[in-house]
Amino acid sequence: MKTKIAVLGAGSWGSILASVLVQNGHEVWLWTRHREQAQELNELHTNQRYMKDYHYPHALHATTNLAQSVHNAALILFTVPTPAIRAVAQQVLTHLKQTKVARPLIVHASKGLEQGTHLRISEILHQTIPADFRSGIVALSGPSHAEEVARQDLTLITAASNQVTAAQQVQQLFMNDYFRVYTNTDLIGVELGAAFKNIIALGAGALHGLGYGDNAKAALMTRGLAEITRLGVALGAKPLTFIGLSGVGDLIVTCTSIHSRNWRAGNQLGQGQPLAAVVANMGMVIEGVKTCQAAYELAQQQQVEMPITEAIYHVLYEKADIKQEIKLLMRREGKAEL
Ligand SMILES: NC(=O)c1ccc[n+]([C@@H]2O[C@H](COP(=O)([O-])OP(=O)(O)OC[C@H]3O[C@@H](n4cnc5c(N)ncnc54)[C@H](O)[C@@H]3O)[C@@H](O)[C@H]2O)c1
Ligand SMILES: O=P(O)(O)OC[C@H](O)CO
Repeated sequence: MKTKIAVLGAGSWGSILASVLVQNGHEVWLWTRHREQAQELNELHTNQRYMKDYHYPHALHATTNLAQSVHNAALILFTVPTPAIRAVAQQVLTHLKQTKVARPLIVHASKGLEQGTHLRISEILHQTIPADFRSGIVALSGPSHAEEVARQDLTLITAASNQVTAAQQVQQLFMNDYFRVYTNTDLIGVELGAAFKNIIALGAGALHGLGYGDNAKAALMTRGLAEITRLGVALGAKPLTFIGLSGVGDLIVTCTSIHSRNWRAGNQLGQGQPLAAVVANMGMVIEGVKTCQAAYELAQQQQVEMPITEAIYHVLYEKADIKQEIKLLMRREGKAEL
C-alpha cells in the first residue's frame, strides 16, 4: 500500500532512506532547510553536496515547507543530526497540533545522545511529541553507509521499539531485495550501541592515521565493544543486543569503512590535524565527538570503567597527546579478559 512518509533532513542518510522508500512505492516528502537543495533535488534529482553523482528517483518530493512534508504523513522519519532532533521535533509538534488526523509513527535513524541531558533520541522524541499526537517511536539502526545503500548494496539493519507492532510496521515499509530489516524490542540497547560505536570508530581511525596495524585495530574494536556493552548494560540495555547488527555489526562497519565520517575524522586526528580543522573540513556530522563527552560523563555517573572512551575524551577535549594516551592504555595494570 502506498504510504505518505515525511523524511526530515536531506543529508546523506535522510536523502538515501527517502530514495529507498520511493523505490518501495511510497509517497515521500523530503524536508530540508535549504531552498537551493530542494530545488536541486526536484529539478536535477541530485544532491551533490551530500551524495555526489547519485540520481534520485523523480517521484521524490523535496520541500522546505515542514508543514507540507508532515501533513497527513503516516510516518515521520527524523534523520537530522542528534543536536538538531529536539528543535525539529518541536516544529513538527506545532504542525501535528494543527492537523487532527491519524497519529503518525515516529521513526529516527540518527545516532547519538543529547548533550547535557544524555537522553537517547527516542527519549527526546517521547518528551517533545506527546502520545496524543503520535503512535509508536522506532529507532532504525545498523551497519549502513548511505553510499552503499545508494548503489543498492546488500544492507541489513534493525528497527527497534518498545512496541513490537511499531517496529514491524517499519520493517514492512523499508524491506526490499537489498534492504533487510529485523525487529528488536531492546530500544535502549539498539540506540546506545549506535551512539557509542562512533566513539570507538574515532579511535580506529586514529590508530590508522598513526600507522598501527590490524592487531591494534582488532584489539580496539574488541575491547571497545566490551566497554560500550558495560555502559549500555548499566543503563538498562540487554547485553545480547551488542552482538547484533546495531552493536558489533555497526561497530565493524564504522571502524573499517572509508565511508565513515567518524573513522575519517579519527584518521585525520591520528595524522596530527587539530580537531577544529577536522570538524570544519568534514562538512558533514561527526556524531562521535559529542557522544564521547556524553559517554564519558555517563561512565563517571554510573562508575563504569571505560578506558578507551576516557582516552579518546582526553584527546578530544583536553588536547592530550594520542601516543601518550595509547601508552597509558597499554601500561594499565594487567587484567582478566572477562
Ligand atoms: N550517512 C550515513 O551513512 C548514516 C548512516 C546511518 C546513520 N546515520 C546517522 O544519521 C544522522 C544524519 O547523518 P547524515 O550522514 O545524513 O548527516 P549529514 O551531515 O550528511 O546531513 C545532515 C542534514 O541535517 C541537516 N541539519 C543539520 N542541522 C539541522 C537543523 N538544526 N535543522 C534542520 N536540519 C538540520 C543538514 O542541513 C543536512 O541536510 C546522524 O546521526 C548519523 O549518525 C548516517
Ligand atoms: O559515517 P559515520 O561514521 O557517521 O557512520 C555512518 C553509519 O552510522 C554507519 O552505520
